[in-house]
Amino acid sequence: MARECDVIVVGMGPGGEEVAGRLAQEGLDVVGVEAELLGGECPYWACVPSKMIVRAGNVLAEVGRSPGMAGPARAEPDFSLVAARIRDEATTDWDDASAVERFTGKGGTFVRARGRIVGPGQVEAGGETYSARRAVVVATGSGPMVPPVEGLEGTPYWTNREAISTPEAPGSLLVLGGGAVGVELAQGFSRFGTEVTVVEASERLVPPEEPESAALLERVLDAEGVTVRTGARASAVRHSGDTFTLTLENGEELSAQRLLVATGRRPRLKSLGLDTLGLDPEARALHVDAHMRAAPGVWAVGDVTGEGAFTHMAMYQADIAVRSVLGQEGPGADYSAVSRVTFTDPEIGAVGLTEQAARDKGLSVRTGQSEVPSSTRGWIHKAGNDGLVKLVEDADRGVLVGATSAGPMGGEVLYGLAVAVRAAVPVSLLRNMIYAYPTFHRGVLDALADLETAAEKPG
Ligand SMILES: Cc1cc2nc3c(=O)[nH]c(=O)nc-3n(C[C@H](O)[C@H](O)[C@H](O)COP(=O)(O)OP(=O)(O)OC[C@H]3O[C@@H](n4cnc5c(N)ncnc54)[C@H](O)[C@@H]3O)c2cc1C
Ligand SMILES: NC(=O)c1ccc[n+]([C@@H]2O[C@H](COP(=O)([O-])OP(=O)(O)OC[C@H]3O[C@@H](n4cnc5c(N)ncnc54)[C@H](O)[C@@H]3O)[C@@H](O)[C@H]2O)c1
Repeated sequence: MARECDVIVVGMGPGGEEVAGRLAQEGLDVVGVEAELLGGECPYWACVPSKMIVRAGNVLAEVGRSPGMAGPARAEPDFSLVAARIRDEATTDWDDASAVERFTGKGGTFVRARGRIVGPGQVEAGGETYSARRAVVVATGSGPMVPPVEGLEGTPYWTNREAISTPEAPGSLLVLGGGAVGVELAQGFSRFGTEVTVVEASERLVPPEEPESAALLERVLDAEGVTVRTGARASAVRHSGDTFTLTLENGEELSAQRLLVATGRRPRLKSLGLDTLGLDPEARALHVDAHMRAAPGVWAVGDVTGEGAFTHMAMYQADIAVRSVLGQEGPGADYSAVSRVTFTDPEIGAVGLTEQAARDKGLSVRTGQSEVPSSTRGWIHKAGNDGLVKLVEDADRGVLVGATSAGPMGGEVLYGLAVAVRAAVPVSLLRNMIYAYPTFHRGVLDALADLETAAEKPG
């Protein structure tokens, strides 16, 4: 006999946990099924602990910036302190007891097992069948996408999980992939003395972002001693003793003690039983409508939807899904102003479209840019002031459709730009606002002035 309930949530990462917890608080009978740790990737192996590595690396970088501004200072990098913080403060040694308690405290039923959909409203988990009266919510997230490089399989390469849980910084590290995971961890480990080489197949780092951001990041990483190889593809990997050797397509060999594979992530949809719902289990992502409905009685949120692998995306979609499952009115998803921040130093914040993406959409594009070091605050900041603001305007509508704020606190400066893009605030209004002096966000005003100059130029 199936155990009946109102809602079954399969996968309890940030998206699933939010949906399940909120619906349980609304008084629904909710079963949350999680194969590993309640909380998912973000708190245990991703956002939170990686930002602890970043934060510690930034502290070291600031010490290095003291001479010339505040006097000689010296830090002795000790990664064991970061590892201990990740183990004790972030993850409680990868134990989710308090998260489980939080969920069951809201009235939810927690099942630690791998769930499999066996038909409409039916999920098998831990030898039991659960039957949902109202909804099945798929929130199984994503796992690392490991490229089919000859020799890689079977070697003890790292994914984000091993990198995050390592007790010590390796002597040397090859990072395959120069996306967000790759660059954040490359800089983080490098600041603890690891000799790091990033190998990126595209012509630039963080390819979805503005080329100016990639150039900035490459310059900063290079100055810090991180080797960046762009337009470089691995053709083979060997591992022997304590050494990985990566052969590039041009025949060149690179060696290091550890190899981190950070070449993207793939939604976890295989073996989930989507075929029993008439959905394609081989699809790259689970397509959902604006209210997160994937099929009658089935909702999906988070990385599985392919709308942007970010915790804030999972939470945003979760909020919409909760309302939809409850049958409440409310706006559907709007992805016109998706914020993203790569937490390197400088932080690369961006929202909406890049210049190229706007041009590809056929918009009449105008851009404006300013440099952080040329702003008053950037000049005062001095060492570590690398950064820029770039604005992308739809000139026909006179509104911003995208923006980048890279620099110290670039992710925080982004907020105003995100509001401007999302609310389609007229550029003329943005130009006539009062921006506090001397802030980093005044760089937006400088970029707006540059935009105006572009508007005045003929052609
Ligand atoms: C190194 C790293 C750093 C990151 N940093 C950031 C950041 O700073 N900011 C940001 O916004 N995003 C960041 N991300 C992305 C973020 O972690 C993800 O977007 C987020 O965790 C997605 O949440 P989710 O709920 O969709 O899935 P997940 O967090 O992947 O959780 C899904 C859960 O489902 C479970 N599961 C899977 N299949 C089943 C099954 N069949 N049955 C039961 N359970 C199942 C899994 O065990 C997992 O716990 C980072 C990612 C990485 C790898
Ligand atoms: N700060 C954040 O918000 C944050 C941080 C980390 C991760 N994330 C999320 O997690 C997701 C996964 O991150 P990621 O960095 O693994 O993926 P990604 O897709 O952002 O970057 C992967 C990079 O690897 C490169 N690549 C792919 N195959 C390659 C190969 N064979 N050789 C060399 N390079 C190769 C790609 O060109 C790409 O630049 C991201 O999409 C992001 O949304 C977010």
